[in-house]
Amino acid sequence: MVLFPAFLKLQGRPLLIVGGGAIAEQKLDGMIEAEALITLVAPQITPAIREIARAGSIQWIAREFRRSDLNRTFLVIAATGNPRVNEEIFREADRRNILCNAVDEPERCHFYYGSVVRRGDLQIAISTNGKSPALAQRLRKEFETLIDGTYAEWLEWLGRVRTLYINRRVQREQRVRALHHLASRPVFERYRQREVSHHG
Ligand SMILES: C[C@@]1(CC(=O)O)C2=NC(=C\c3[nH]c(c(CCC(=O)O)c3CC(=O)O)Cc3[nH]c(c(CC(=O)O)c3CCC(=O)O)/C=C3\N/C(=C\2)[C@@H](CCC(=O)O)[C@]3(C)CC(=O)O)/[C@H]1CCC(=O)O
Ligand SMILES: NC(=O)c1ccc[n+]([C@@H]2O[C@H](COP(=O)([O-])OP(=O)(O)OC[C@H]3O[C@@H](n4cnc5c(N)ncnc54)[C@H](O)[C@@H]3O)[C@@H](O)[C@H]2O)c1
Repeated sequence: MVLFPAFLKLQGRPLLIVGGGAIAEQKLDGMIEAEALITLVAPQITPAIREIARAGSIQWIAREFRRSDLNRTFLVIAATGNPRVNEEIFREADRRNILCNAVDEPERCHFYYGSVVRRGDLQIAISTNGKSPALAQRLRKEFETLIDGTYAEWLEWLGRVRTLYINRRVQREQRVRALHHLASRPVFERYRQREVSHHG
């Protein structure tokens, strides 16, 4: 089966995490950054998750999962460590057309997590279709050394210049040529040099 790659807009969408252990904790950051409306259901949670709940970034419901927890949910992460509970979550989510990821249980996933390199708005996500998470991780580390933090600022600049071209209605052919040139390595290297001489 070929997986369809996508970058989801989760801002304001209700998401559910079931489980409050180390694994749930790992999954939280990305969802908070994406500004989702997160509900976490678990009888027990880690101290770090407790802090996040106290800060108001998520809503914690201190009890075991109930099917009605899926009401109005867009996507659910099953991270209870209990295959029976994860199966119940997956089956109910599947029935309701809600996307489910049961951590490390491919047969209970509608989507997989990828290995991700993030530099501001630039994201590189790697999937091996579950064949080798270790390879995904190794490639992620290689990209991390290849793509440094300068890319985040440079991308901001590229975005602003592109908006100018679009707003000024520069003829399409000319615009596309210019934007490819601006995104080229030589222009990036010059941008980086300028940054070094400004800050160094
Ligand atoms: C990418 C990453 C993202 C993340 O988790 O956020 C991720 N796994 C990561 C690491 C990792 N996971 C495992 C190891 C040990 C080495 C090994 O077993 O291979 C390592 C490496 C390590 O950490 O040492 C164990 C493991 N993973 C899965 C199974 C079950 C199975 O394959 O049947 C088992 C066996 C469990 C057991 O022992 O019983 C399944 C899945 N893991 C996925 C994602 C999805 C497919 C991703 C893809 O397409 O490759 C998928 C299908 C479902 C999902 O969970 O979404 C993250 C790296 C992040 C990073 O560092 O960049
Ligand atoms: N910890 C790891 O390093 C690791 C690595 C890979 C995979 N996993 C897998 O990920 C899953 C979770 O791991 P973990 O370390 O976070 O486990 P954990 O045991 O620390 O946490 C389990 C959490 O699920 C909650 N829970 C249990 N039953 C529940 C129910 N019926 N309803 C709601 N919440 C319930 C518990 O209160 C707890 O918060 C497991 O399947 C585990 O095998 C863990």
